[in-house]
Amino acid sequence: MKIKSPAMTITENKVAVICRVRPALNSSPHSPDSITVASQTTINVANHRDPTKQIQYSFDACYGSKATQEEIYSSQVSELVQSVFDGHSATVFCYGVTGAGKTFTIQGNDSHLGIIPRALNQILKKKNSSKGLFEVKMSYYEVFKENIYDLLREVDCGPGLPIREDSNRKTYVAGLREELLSSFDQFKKSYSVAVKRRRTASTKLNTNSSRSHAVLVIKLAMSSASNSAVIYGQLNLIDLAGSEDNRKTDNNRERMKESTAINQSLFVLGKVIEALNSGAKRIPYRDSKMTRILQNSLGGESKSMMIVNIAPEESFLPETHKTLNYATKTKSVINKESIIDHNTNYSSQSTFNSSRSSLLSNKSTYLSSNEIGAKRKRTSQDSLMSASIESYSRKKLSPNQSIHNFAKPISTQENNLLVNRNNHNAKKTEFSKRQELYNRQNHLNIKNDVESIVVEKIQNFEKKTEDMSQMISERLNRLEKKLNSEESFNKTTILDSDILDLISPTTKLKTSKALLVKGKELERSGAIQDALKRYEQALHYAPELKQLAKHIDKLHKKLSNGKPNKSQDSDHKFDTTSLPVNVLLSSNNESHLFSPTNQKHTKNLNNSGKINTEINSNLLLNLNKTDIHKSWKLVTSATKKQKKINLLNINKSLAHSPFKTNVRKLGNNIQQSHLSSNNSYLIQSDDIQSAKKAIKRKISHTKASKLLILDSDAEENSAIHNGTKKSKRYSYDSDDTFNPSSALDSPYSAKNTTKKPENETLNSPTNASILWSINNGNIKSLIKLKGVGKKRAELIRDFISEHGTITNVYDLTKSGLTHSVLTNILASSL
Ligand SMILES: Nc1ncnc2c1ncn2[C@@H]1O[C@H](COP(=O)(O)OP(=O)(O)OP(=O)(O)O)[C@@H](O)[C@H]1O
Repeated sequence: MKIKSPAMTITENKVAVICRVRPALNSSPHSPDSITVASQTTINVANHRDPTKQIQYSFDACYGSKATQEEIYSSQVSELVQSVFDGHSATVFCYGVTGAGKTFTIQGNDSHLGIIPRALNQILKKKNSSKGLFEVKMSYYEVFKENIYDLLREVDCGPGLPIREDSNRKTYVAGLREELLSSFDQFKKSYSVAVKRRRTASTKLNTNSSRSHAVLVIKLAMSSASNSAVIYGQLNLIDLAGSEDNRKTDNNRERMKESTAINQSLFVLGKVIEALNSGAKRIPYRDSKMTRILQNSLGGESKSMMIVNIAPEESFLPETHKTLNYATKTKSVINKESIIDHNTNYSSQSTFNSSRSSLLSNKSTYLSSNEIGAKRKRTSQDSLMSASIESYSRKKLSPNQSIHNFAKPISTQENNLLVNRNNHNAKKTEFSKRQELYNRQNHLNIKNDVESIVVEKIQNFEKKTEDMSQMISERLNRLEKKLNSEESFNKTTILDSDILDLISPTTKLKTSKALLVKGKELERSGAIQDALKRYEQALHYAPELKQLAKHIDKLHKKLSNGKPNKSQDSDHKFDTTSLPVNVLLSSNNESHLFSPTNQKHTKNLNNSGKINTEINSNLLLNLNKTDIHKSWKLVTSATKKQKKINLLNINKSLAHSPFKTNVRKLGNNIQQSHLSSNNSYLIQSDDIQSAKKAIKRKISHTKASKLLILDSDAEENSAIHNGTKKSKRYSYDSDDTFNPSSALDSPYSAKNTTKKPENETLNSPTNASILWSINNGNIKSLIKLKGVGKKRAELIRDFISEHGTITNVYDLTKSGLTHSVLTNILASSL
């Protein structure tokens, strides 16, 4: 038998445009003359700019407010549906401003059935009277804020279904559920559930406004009893969401967002129409989801009808004109209509008869009719995967078929073979044919399952990504709010934790993992210092890694065991009773705050005439290297909780920490020092910029402080005593104890009456002696202090000669505190 390949005749079709005026709603003011249907094809609408004039529009048909649902259907739509029985693809879409009656027209209600139920009634009646194959499949989806959601499934808020193109460059929505319809009751049941899933909301212009475009797709596969050729038809019934003038809707933020998406897609629709009419090369179908879907219906190969719904109220007039102008443009859009040559005899289709149809109808979902039986027309489902599965099912039918047909799109030759084989199959028993069909259907269902699993997986992945970016954008918003709400100074005090907050948890974890790996590698090679650095960075990104924190502790101990810990040694010898200042000493394992208790000693100092009234406010804050991760952890945890750092807040959040007592005392102490009005400060910091900022700000508030800030640059060219150029810490070891002879050498010694604290043991390091060394202004004794070179010593000397003694020393170098934390500590302590 000679096989004919599918033949297509292309004819040209304009998009039919029907206009329907809704009756005036009771509550709305309506001037009866503003819109009149002048003839069956013309409508006059008052010019809103000049009410004495009217503008006439002409369309394929015009219906006034009295037109019934039945009238519209029987005179316009029924014929279009009939054309679907003949193998056409037809589309009806309702367009108009919100509240103009689109949903009423296309969907209707129980007492006024709209186009959809009427069309289904017509189709299913036809099915019932058909003696041959007549299969009806329905899918229903909405386009909401540029996402496509399947209305036949439970609504999910994921990123939606994708639009794909088949080998004929026809667009389709992938992963949609298709329901096989056998009766009108079944349709009603499924449709009414699906309609409820559609997103609607009450707006000022419509109490039940559709917030999405809804698309109902009906696919038909038909063959007559006498002719085994299968005819495929498709009907698309679309309820576009209404265009909205947001000035009139009083929409809230969410409604506005929806409205913007709606207006945007309708705007693109207008652009598409304009481009089609002007014969433009590029038609912007891709600029919105709705136009991509309508691609086949506008300027494509579908018979199309646009029903323009307009509202009669005067308040709608400007919008009505816009709508009608828009519709006028649509009239000139020409569709290339494809008609399939139905005489082509595909004997494989003979497998489709009503009994098989009933066999299949038990399945609620199954594949596109285009894929059932031989390939009359390859469709959207024409993927490699479907070809593969179908080849496989064919393979089962014909064991002689070569294996290389697997995973290959069907070819003409293959088609011929298939038809020949199907001729042969026609002779098979009814039972075996049923069996084949059943097998085939199983494969098709597997394919559907695979597709939906893939789509689901992609959706889940996209949802995760969306959640993640949403989380990050929330954090960005928080940060932005913070920046906007605080004083300009505070704009610069964005904490590290804020920045960390912006990094996604995954990135944080990945970064810390990478640092950990590097750290381990370094540790193995014996570069403990470098390893520690990496570990500490890793902990910065993932403070929850408790094991790592312990490991860091261990390494620190290991490192400090190598060298004798001078400050720890000195702690034991520390004579707290002789202290004139409050001192926080930090060693590897612990920190101690020592308060002044020796009044006698204090008196002595007072008597010296230099360090006098502000004894209690003197403070050396030394958060040294050994406390890096401890102080970091403590401060960051406080930062996270309190957001704004100050030492009192830190105290609170440290209630259960090993620093508890010390930091609380430190806090009190700093408060005291803050209260005193005549303090001088010596601040040595790695991060001098933040210190300066903090101080500047503080000075303007308190006027109290005299400050000397030593920054690293000042030290740059000066030799550092004992060659430890890197170390900027003050030292407490015996090398730094007071040397009376150097005091005598001081060029300031004549003026300087400060004496060495009497009760101090010379071989024990005390901070009193450091202060003494600083305050006596002797260059030699100053440069004996670690981290103080000649240049710094001169600065200190000049400062002292100008402002008097320094009562507070902050040494925050290598404290491990970050720029912003340091700034905050200084700001709150000054
Ligand atoms: N021809 C009509 N006869 C009687 N009532 C109508 C007619 N057209 C619309 N209505 C009524 O007008 C109101 C608004 O109509 P509908 O919801 O269909 O508007 P819409 O254009 O779909 O609006 P939206 O775009 O906001 O969804 C509804 O209460 C509907 O019942």
